[in-house]
Amino acid sequence: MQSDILEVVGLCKSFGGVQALRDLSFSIREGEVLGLIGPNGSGKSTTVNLLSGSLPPTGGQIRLGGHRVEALSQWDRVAMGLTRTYQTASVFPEFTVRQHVMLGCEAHRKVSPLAQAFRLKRDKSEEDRVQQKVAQALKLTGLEAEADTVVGVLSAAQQRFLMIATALASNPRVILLDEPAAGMISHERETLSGMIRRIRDTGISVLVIEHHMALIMEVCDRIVVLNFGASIAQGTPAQIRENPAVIDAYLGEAA
Ligand SMILES: Nc1ncnc2c1ncn2[C@@H]1O[C@H](COP(=O)(O)OP(=O)(O)OP(=O)(O)O)[C@@H](O)[C@H]1O
Repeated sequence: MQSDILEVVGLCKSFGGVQALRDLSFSIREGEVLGLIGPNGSGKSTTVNLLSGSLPPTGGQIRLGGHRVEALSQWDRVAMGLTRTYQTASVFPEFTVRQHVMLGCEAHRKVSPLAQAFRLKRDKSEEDRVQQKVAQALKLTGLEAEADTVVGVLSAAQQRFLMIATALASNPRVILLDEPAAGMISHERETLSGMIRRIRDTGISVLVIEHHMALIMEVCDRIVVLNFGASIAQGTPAQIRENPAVIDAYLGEAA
């Protein structure tokens, strides 16, 4: 039985009078892909924003490897192994792919990313470690052949893969993917599915928010379903697909 790497306990978030999350609890096991699905406005992005430290919770706990992190900064969480990607690809277009991925290594070291991207003050063993990490991230995301390509000329899907590669270079134990398939066409989604499975197979846990149900059902080991900020079901894809409350709240419209 795998142990839990990330535990969410009684998480709450209010925006003024809007209760975006209500007493949400779930956990992610080591080396599993967990899907987070639900209708628009059900609280998926808010959950990722609270887990990553982009927003503070109103209440509840977030534990990474048994340590409470809900009061820590986003950078401290990255250094502890909790990283994320964003819904919109946000990249530095003038960097090469390799330089861009290196930024992720620096996020882990908590050193000025821009200074380190231009290779200031790295000793030989540190340089080797960075190159190894970058090579692994490029391999996992299928971007090896593009290592020396300028980011600005990549396709939209490749830029999304680059965000994943950059996040992987921070040496995560858990990676949060916020709508990674947005705007992708069929063969790009297939590439993404394979990538998510390869990441999982290295022992990294993956939380995926996604509206594309075929991708979620194919790639996830377990799924948490949100509705109005609360969990209405948790289980395997087969269990979720058959759950009447989920069909009623979401899958009826998404399928
Ligand atoms: N910064 C904010 N200020 C006020 N209300 C917010 C804010 N962010 C989210 N909300 C509200 O919180 C609720 C949950 O929103 P959230 O974006 O987390 O949902 P979601 O499931 O990610 O939706 P979508 O699938 O459309 O991205 C919604 O009612 C939303 O309007």
